[in-house]
Formats: sequence, structure tokens, C-alpha cells
Amino acid sequence: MDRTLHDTPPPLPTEIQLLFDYRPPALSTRAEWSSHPQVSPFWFYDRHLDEKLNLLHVKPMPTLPKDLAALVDDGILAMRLRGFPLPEVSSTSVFTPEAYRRGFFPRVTDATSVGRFYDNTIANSCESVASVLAIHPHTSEWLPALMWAKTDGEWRPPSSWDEDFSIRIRFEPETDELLMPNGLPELLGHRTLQNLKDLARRFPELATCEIGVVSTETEFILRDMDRLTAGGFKPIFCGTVGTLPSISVYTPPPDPLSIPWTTRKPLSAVVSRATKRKSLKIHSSVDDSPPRRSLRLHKLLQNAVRQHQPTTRTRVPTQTSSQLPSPNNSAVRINRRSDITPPVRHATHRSQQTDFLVQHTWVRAVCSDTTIILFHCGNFERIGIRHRNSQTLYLSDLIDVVHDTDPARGKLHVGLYMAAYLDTMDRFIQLKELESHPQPPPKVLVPKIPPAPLGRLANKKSTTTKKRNRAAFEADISTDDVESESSIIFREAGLRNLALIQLRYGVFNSVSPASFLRVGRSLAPVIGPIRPPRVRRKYSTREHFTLLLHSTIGRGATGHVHNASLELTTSGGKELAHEVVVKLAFTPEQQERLEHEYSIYRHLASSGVHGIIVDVFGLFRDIEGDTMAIVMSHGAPNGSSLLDTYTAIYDDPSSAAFLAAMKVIHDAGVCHNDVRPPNLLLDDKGKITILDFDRADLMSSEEQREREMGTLTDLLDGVDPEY
Ligand SMILES: Nc1ncnc2c1ncn2[C@@H]1O[C@H](COP(=O)(O)OP(=O)(O)OP(=O)(O)O)[C@@H](O)[C@H]1O
Repeated sequence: MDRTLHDTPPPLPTEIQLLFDYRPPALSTRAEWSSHPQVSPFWFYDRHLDEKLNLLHVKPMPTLPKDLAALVDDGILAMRLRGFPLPEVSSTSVFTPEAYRRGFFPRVTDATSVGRFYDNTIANSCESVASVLAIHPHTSEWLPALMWAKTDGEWRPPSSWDEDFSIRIRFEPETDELLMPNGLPELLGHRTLQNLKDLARRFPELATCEIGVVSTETEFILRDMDRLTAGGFKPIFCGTVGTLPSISVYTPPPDPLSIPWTTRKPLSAVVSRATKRKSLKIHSSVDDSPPRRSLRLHKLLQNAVRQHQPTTRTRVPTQTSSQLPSPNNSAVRINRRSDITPPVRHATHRSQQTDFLVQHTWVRAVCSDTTIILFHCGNFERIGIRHRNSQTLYLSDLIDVVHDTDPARGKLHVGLYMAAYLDTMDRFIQLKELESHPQPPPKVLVPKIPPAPLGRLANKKSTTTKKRNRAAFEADISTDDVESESSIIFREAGLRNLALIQLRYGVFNSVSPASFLRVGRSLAPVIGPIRPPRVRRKYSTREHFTLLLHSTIGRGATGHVHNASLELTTSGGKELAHEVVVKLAFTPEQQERLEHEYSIYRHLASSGVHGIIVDVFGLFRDIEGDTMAIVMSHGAPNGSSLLDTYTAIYDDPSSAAFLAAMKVIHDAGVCHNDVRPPNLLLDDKGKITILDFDRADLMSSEEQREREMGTLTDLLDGVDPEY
């Protein structure tokens, strides 16, 4: 039978209508139930995105909820036009009915319980309906290929937001298996299943979600986003002045080619401002008119076909993260000729929490390359769209979850799930196409650093200073000849109090470096001030050094560990660099551990223990953030930890070396207390290093140290007490 757009649509199955119209009850909580602090999850890394990936603008998109709900109508219409009836909800169906939704008591404790309430009441049913409308309209059951799930995400400092929920394909990355409900794999067929698997491997999250506790603070933040959409957003970078702007090494990945949302203003606003402004559109197809219903329909009708075929669209010049240039061909951007002015630390205002949350969420969306962003704190929410090309976040108006009915809440969220899937599939197809035609990496232009005007310093300085500089210069030249470059660099770095930390790996490429002030002196050699210095207004080239963090090593209870290049201009004018390791600690507890670890290294250094532990070049604190850093030598530059090469090495000479090293540490009065394979390093020349002293103590008994020696002996013998 021929169907047209003008036929009267048949009524929706009752349960589907109930889902679309679902209005959740108001959630209540008690402040004392939430164990997490009322802060946004903004942290160190959020200031260091590549300049082409950064968030620059926040703009309103008031029509977004209606556009998402319209996507549902279009999905239903597309099914009708293709002759697929909407499945009925039977008692045996996977679909969760209204009675189930209403069975949950609207009391929540923390952000995670807000995410679970959302899961039980709405996500559960949206998954099935969105899956049928967007992925498998030909099937005759409400079976979900999508899911709302919380995973063990990346560690982040505690905050009032849970960041591990997302809309996902039903897929388990650990086992690399799809988790489709019984019967669905047969209905989908091998090809669609393979496509969904590939999509899920590449994009584990189809949206970036921030689920907040129910509190006046989180509600304030969602309301305060109006300030940002009215032009109040300023990107948050490090405030260090005097460095050259960074060179971007990254072209943003593609935006979707066909999307169901626009930045159309309400008609009245458009009419009144028509002469002043052109209505903005972020529609990224060649035709920049808002997506018409027929276009959305066309997309839905084509979706099943597109899952199997490469597109023939014009290629978008872009780079995927796998095509990022390696750190070796990226330019060092610290201007070594001019003075550095470190930032001033300002108190954080309440409203800054909004800017922090928005920038942080944007960074997360960049890391997982998602378009759709959901901010939800129980009774209020906002939906956002990340537009990569214009570096703009488009935000819906504040949605009052309990009271807003236009669009109906259930329908809006079905549309949200559909859009999350369609957007990701669109970009996935583009990326696959790009990878079959790789682009040459962009040429990185290194700007010339103008030479310091000769005599400028000389004019300003007294004759005595001039003589001193000359003496230092000559001393440097003469010692350069006899001293190895590494000892020069560490001697000079040990005397400097300002460390500029830049990130350059993955999506990170600092626009400006973070300024870290020395709070603990260098222990290798033991030099530098006994007391922590004060922040000065300016630091000359000879008074600071750079730490270029270019990859990650691992993460532990104390913080995140990075490979870094320590770079400086010596007092003799030489540019030197040496590989080091930087461990960053974020929370007060981590910083306490790090300070303790540093104090143990200080004790070992003063007891003459050297060569079997890493060299520590100082402890530093971020001037404007809340991060602490320890700078150390690499324990095994070309080696690995026993965790990687784990085999019994009892008869190996390195085994005797580990035992002898532990004896030296014990003789210095230190019990390590954490003897495990990742903390025992062995380099390619057979040199051993024992690291990670954050649990060590100086108060141990003879018996404890003997026990520790026994643990180490067992471990080297292949008897691993923990692994
Ligand atoms: N100086 C270093 N050289 C080489 N690798 C290092 C160095 N410091 C740390 N690592 C590696 O980084 C990872 C985490 O470091 P570390 O164990 O010091 O962190 P932590 O936060 O103290 O962890 P834990 O929870 O084990 O106490 C480990 O796998 C370790 O091998």
C-alpha cells in the first residue's frame, strides 16, 4: 500500500505515548548525603588543549529540544513510509513500561544516584525506541542496540558531577563483545553488527554527559550558563606571559555532514533582528539552510543503507588523532629571549564554576570526540552541541525537567539518543573514508625568535652585574668542556625556581605554559634555596626552565606520571634538553603523599643513597592552579619495570643488585612498604632502580625491614604475593 506524508498517522501504541509524555517527579536529597565536594571537575589538563580544538564561543540554540523531538516524529514517519509498523509493547517485551518508571522513589543521594534514577525512569525505555527508529526500523520488537551505561572512567578529582555515564552502543570493550539482547543479533544481521562493533570500538561514548548532584549549586551552574550564551564566556588558559603563542599541530576532526539541529532563533526574534543580523546556522552540509523535515527523513531512510556503504561526499581535510605529529617534529615555543611574567592567583568566584564546568566538559568531548553534551542535575538540564569547526558550544535553554512539556520530556530524550547515534555514525563514515585517503601531515612552521637586542640588558645592568655575568659565562664555557650536558642541565635547573609546564601529546598542545614555583629544592645535586622562594614579578631566560610533557607513563595513587623533556638555556647561552619524568598530584591527599615521597627522597639523598633510586630535581607547585609536580630522572630510560618483563630473575645479576639496593635503603632507615613489580625498574644496560616511596617510612622496625627483604626475595624468585 502506498503511504504519503499526508495520510493520517495511526495512533501510537499506548506505552510509547506514555513514554513520550513522561514527566518525572521532582528529585529531593539532603546535602549530608552527598560525599563529594560542591565543585566543578575542572583540573590541570583543561587549560592545555590545542588552540584549534579549544572552546572559543558559547552560543544559544533555543530550538535544539524541539529539533530533537522532531527527529522522533520523522523517525516514526520514515518507518510508516517504508511500511514498517511500530512494534506493540507486549508483556514479554524488553521495553520498560510506565508502571516500572513510576515505581522509583524520587530520593537521591549523590550524582551517581541521579544518573541511576534517570536510567531507571527514562533511559531504559529511550534506548529501545531510539534503537528501532534510528538503527533497525525493520524489526518488529522494541529491542535496544543502545544503552545508557556507567563505566569505570578515567580518574578525575572528586567533584559534584559524575562523568562516567553515557549513551553507548551495547558493547563491552574489555571482552570486545556486543551485548545485544536475545534475538536482536539475528534481526540485525552480520554486517550491521560488525558496523556497530566498529563504531563502538572507535567511539565508546556517543555523547558526553555530566550528571550533577541535586543541589542549589548545580542548579545555579545550569542557570548561569545563560551568562555564557549571552557572550560571557572567556576561554581559560594559563596566565603565564612572555612565551610565544603555540603552533597548532592539529586539524579538528569532522563535524557531522547532516544534522537535525539549527541555531534558528524564535520567529519573533528573527523578525525583530532580521535587518541587523543573519540567523546563525551550524548546519555543516554544503547547503546552509536549516535541515528541512524532508532532509531529516531522507537521512533516516538512508541510515540503514549508509551503515553498509562508504559515502561519496567531498573529502573534508582533517586529521585524526592517529595522524597527530609526534612530539619530535613539533616546535618548542618558549621564547628564550624575553622575560617571563608568571600569573597571579585569583580567588575563584561562585560563577566561575560555570565556566570551569563548561570548558572541562568541552575538553572531555574533544578527548572522546563527541558532538552531543548533556548537563543533567536531576530537576534541570541543558543539552549542548559541540561544533568543531567554529570551536563553539551551542546550548539549549535551561530545561525544567519536572515542569516543561514542550517538547514532551520522553520524546526529547528519545530524540537525543537518536541524534547521538546518527551524529556518531555520520562522522564514523567520514573518518573511515578519510583514512582510506590519508592526508599529508600539516607543515609545522617554526617562527623565528628575534635575537635579543644587543646591549639592551647591558644598558640596564650595573657594571658589577656585567662582570658577574661575564664570569658566569666563562665559568659555564669552561665547565661545559669537562661536565656532561646532563649534569650541566640538572645543576642549572636546580638553581632555577620557575618551571614552565607545557603539554604536547594527543589533543593537548598548551597555548601558554603553566607556571610552577619551586617548593622543594633539587636533591641531585642538593642545591637551591632551603626555604621555598616567593613568586617574583619577572623571570629572565636564565631563571626558568621548561618541562614539555610529551607522553603519559602511568597513574597511581599519588598522581599522573609523564615523560617530559626538560629544556633550558644555560647561563652560558647554550640550549640544552634532557629527558625526565614528571609526576603531577591533584588532590590534597595526593599532594600530601607526594610531599611525603619527596621527604623520603630528601632523607635518602642526605644519607648518601644515590644511583639506585631516581634523581629528584625538585618539587613544584602550580601558581594559579592546585597541582603539585615532582621532577625526577627516568628510572629506566630504555628499560621497563618488572611488571612488563615479569619472569623470575632470581639467578640474574640484577636480582642481586635489587637485593643489595634494598639493603642500602634499609640501612638508611627507610622501609619502602610497597615492593611491587611496577616499582622495580631495570634498564637495557642492567642498571636497576627502586622507585615510588610515597608509602615509605622512617619508623620501621628491624623485623619489618627483614619481612620486606623476604617479600623482595620471593618476588625476584617468581613468587608474586600480589599479582
Ligand atoms: N621516575 C620514573 N621513571 C620511570 N617510571 C616511573 C617513574 N616514576 C613513576 N614511574 C612509573 O609510573 C607509574 C606510576 O608511578 P608511581 O608508582 O610512582 O605512582 P604512584 O601514584 O605513587 O603509584 P602507587 O599507587 O603505586 O603508589 C609506575 O608504573 C611507575 O613504573
